[in-house]
Amino acid sequence: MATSSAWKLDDHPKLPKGKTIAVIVLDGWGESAPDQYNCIHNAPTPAMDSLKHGAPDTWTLIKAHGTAVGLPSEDDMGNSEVGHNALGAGRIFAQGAKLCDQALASGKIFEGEGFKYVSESFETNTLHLVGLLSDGGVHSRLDQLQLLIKGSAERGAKRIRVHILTDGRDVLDGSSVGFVETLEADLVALRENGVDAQIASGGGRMYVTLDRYENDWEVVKRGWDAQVLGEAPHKFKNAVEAVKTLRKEPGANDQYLPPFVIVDESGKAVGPIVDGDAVVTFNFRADRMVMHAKALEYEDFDKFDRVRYPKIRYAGMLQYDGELKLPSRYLVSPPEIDRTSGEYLTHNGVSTFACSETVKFGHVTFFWNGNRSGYFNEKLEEYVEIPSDSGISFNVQPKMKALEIGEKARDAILSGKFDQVRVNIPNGDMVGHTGDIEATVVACEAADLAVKMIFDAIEQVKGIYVVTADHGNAEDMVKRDKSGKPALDKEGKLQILTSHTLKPVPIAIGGPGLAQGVRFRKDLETPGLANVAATVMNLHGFVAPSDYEPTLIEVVE
Ligand SMILES: O=C(O)[C@@H](CO)OP(=O)(O)O
Ligand SMILES: [Mn+2]
Ligand SMILES: [Mn+2]
Repeated sequence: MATSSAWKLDDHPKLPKGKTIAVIVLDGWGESAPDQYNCIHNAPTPAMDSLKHGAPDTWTLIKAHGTAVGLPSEDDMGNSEVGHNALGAGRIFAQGAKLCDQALASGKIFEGEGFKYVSESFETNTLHLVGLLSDGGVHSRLDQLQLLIKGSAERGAKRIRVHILTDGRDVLDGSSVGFVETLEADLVALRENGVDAQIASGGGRMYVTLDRYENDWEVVKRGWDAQVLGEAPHKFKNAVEAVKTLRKEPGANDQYLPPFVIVDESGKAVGPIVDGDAVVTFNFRADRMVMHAKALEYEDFDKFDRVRYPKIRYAGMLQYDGELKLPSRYLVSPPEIDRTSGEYLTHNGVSTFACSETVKFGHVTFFWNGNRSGYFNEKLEEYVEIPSDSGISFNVQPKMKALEIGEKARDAILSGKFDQVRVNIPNGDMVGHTGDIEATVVACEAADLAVKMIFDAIEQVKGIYVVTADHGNAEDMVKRDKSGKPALDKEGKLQILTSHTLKPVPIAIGGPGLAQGVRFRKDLETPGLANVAATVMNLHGFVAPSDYEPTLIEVVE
């Protein structure tokens, strides 16, 4: 591809081109004090441990949460979307959570095309709101849903149905009951004011609707059946009762709650989605909404039998895929993450191999490239997805596909075909989310073995590695009080943390190809994930664009 002048990167004054660079992202791998709830510390992780000896010159910590990744506040934990966006784009963009906050606070959300479109159904039909019900702030937020419901009712919505997905992954397991109670209280108040507002269906986020990267369409189908067809194995008159009852089933938890529908006195579902209705999906984060959006929006669809495909007015809270323009209608414009490092590097002739297993595949491709699916340049890029296990919770197979990812990366490095070999190793995060401490230790060990495999290949080709993480998870598996001690619940029990954390993440550089004198700068006040892109560009022999966050490295004589 010819490099147009706008894309041309300047040569780095001191660093050579042509080195093979492994970029390794350990998902959910933060840095925390050693104790029994730090699974990374408790796992044998010799490859990652050895890097610490290079501190502060070749090992350091960077910020992966809050404003450093474009989130509203410093209380917001990091997550894969914002983390990989920052890593790939080299700049900090106000992210979905923040953009929605602003649009709701100013009321602009209700003046936009998307809302006007759905509101055309208000007079005669039902408004359905579908999404994750919690205050986790990773995919959605309860307070935003509340404002959306209130604003819609004030603007003429007469019949509202909420289809909830319980969380337990970005928030404590069991907290779903409280969130449903809060929502129910709002809906009662609306009913008293003459708006027919009810919860219509529900289910756990990992079992109903919120699959990603086409790992398991059955998950989306379960949601479709409950939300659109009004069919589910469990029927209740009331959502609080539904969640409380279903949580009592053996092995049940918020993430995997079976699907249910709310029925009226005669046993009829109160809120199936029918012709003429409006549907708004209130999650702002993209990955887990794309499959559902395809089912709602695509006339031609063969992933499962929809049985009935209603003619609806559908809008996403955001547009979830900028390349597919999916969905076509949305309430808030997504962050415009343009000129990502991947796009620049392909324009400058850098060839790239990217790989993960299904559950994180889009993280090193779609999120890395600014929420954009597909290649920039097919001739220079190869993306390989290793199929994930599906239908299981990952504590059952904590090694996941780490070694397969390591092997694919090794082969890509040794092939000599690629300048950059980029992987996401999911174990610390995916198993950390299950709250199973023993399994998470096994997960971290497997991730470290994959890292070792990649280091060995880099050693052979005299290349360079950059290893970092997108946010914390496995390094702290317990909820803590302000002083940092494990916080006990009312019954005096430990509260296992299934979510991400606010911790910083490590970054290390090394390998035989790393030029003499390259080391981390000490003059950056609070470096974060967005500083990584310029760093990697430098190691490829280029100077990063001037509006990128500064590089983490310097070259001393
Ligand atoms: O599983 C997910 O959707 C999130 C947690 O909600 O994790 P990550 O950001 O690591 O993908
Ligand atoms: Mn992640
Ligand atoms: Mn995660």
